[in-house]
Amino acid sequence: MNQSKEQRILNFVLQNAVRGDPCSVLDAIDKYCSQKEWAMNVGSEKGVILDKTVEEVSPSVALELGTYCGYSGVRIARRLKEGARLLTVEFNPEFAAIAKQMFEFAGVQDKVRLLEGPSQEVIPQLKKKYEVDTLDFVFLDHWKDRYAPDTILLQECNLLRKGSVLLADNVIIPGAPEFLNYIRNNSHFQCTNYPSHLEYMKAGDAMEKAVFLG
Ligand SMILES: O=C(NC/C=C/[C@H]1O[C@@H](n2cnc3cncnc32)[C@H](O)[C@@H]1O)c1cc([N+](=O)[O-])cc(O)c1O
Ligand SMILES: [Mg+2]
Repeated sequence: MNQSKEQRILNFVLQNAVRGDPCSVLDAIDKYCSQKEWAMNVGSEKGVILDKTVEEVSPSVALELGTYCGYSGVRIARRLKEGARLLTVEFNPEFAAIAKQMFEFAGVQDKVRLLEGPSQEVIPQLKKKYEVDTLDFVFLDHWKDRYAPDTILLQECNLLRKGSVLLADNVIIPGAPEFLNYIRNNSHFQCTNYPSHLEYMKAGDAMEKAVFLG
């Protein structure tokens, strides 16, 4: 059976990046996906917005929805302070297997825990099963029609505290209109839009930051 695109991305990393060097892993993925096969990694331009937000928040507990190949998981984990952890949620077993290998090769596996399953099932388990009190940072990059329901679910599960920061990818392309409508008209969130470009393309995209006000 011929390989998947995601397997080809991982192979390119294993052959071209430096084990234990997260930046070389990110550079290898960006090189492959800009020159050989496009893939839905957050990419280097929006990645800088992600980096800056993670540095600003300096989370002890971070959650990512939609691991895919692990690009943004590596990007976030490499910026986490000592003892901080990233929980990342992925329901596609093939992508989860790729991402786990990506984390190990990058050397961030001790900071990252991949939770396999759909976000709407995993989120309600975070407190009891994964010993989460509240989340300091949430990166939303999964199916765009899940952003709004999962943001509501996070609140229902009391996983947000005053100052928790949500950062959502792709609010222009593919777009997350119901999420933007929900979050921008909600007095419990303070929103900021960060215009950028779609990964590896010239088309415009943007990220939306939403700070929970409690
Ligand atoms: O569609 C996009 N992203 C969806 C990402 C989906 C990833 O999250 C997982 N997932 C989905 N719901 C889930 C629920 N629970 C767990 N994993 C889940 C999927 O198995 C996939 O690994 C996208 C598309 C473009 N684009 O230009 O077309 C650009 C981007 O940057 C994108 O992020
Ligand atoms: Mg995305």
